[in-house]
Amino acid sequence: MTATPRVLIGHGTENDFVVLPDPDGSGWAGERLDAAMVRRLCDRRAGLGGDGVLRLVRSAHVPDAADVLGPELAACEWFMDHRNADGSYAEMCGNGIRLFLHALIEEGLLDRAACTDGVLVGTRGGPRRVGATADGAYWVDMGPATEFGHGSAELDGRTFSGRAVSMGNPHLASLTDVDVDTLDLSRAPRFDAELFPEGVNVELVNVVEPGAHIRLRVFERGVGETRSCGTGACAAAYAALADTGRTEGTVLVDVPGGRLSVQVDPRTTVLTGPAVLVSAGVLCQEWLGA
Ligand SMILES: N[C@@H](CCC[C@H](N)C(=O)O)C(=O)O
Repeated sequence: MTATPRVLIGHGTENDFVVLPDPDGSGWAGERLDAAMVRRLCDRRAGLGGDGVLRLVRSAHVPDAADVLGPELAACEWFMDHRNADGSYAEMCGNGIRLFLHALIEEGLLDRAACTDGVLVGTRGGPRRVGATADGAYWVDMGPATEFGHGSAELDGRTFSGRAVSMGNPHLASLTDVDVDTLDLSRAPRFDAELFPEGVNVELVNVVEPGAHIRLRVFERGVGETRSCGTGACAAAYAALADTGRTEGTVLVDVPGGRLSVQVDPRTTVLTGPAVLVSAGVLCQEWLGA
């Protein structure tokens, strides 16, 4: 057995990822990380398991980075090359980008002390500033929550209506009185394809304290139910504030995998939460070659 590419496993509030360090784009992942390989890596029985894959790579080595970042390419040394577990690309991942910065620091590619004011990271939704907090967590300036309509989704035999919100990626945030812990989210939602032509992430939200504290469960596009969704937490926090007639405030968001904090104002949204690396190892040639 030959030891081959380095691989890390980590999570942000239990939204878990396979992380592939490939700083110079010269590693195995650049060539072989297609949709089928992402699905194999994320397979919880035959692979490593995860809600998605993050490749740690410099923007200069990502062919589509220039298309999505334009003139801001030069300001983003690093690019969060993210894929959902089904192999699809997403514009943004709020838990993934915190883990991305944590992994860059732990791999010795960035100095934590230099990240306090944040570093700009390229994503397929554009550049995002992400930084380290004094207590070991991470914050991300996610950009503004943009409401683009009102829609509904059918899940577990019920119809949930709510606000359509873009965090770069599409969300339906539905505030409901149905206890979200009682729902069966094992099947994909039906939704309005005209409102969500690219698919949608669905957040089902219980209000704990109006405009201040919510809890949610989420069914993610390209993944299924996950234990957390950072962009979903932002969309839900925006919707919870809007429900009280406000456009700004700080909302605590409890997800099955932990707690996030979301600061909303009309200009932007700041997501704060943990990032954890669980293990580091190598992919075996035997598995790669199969
Ligand atoms: N878990 C992520 C969101 C990942 C992308 C999403 N599934 C989509 O396709 O839009 C997060 O933490 O934001």
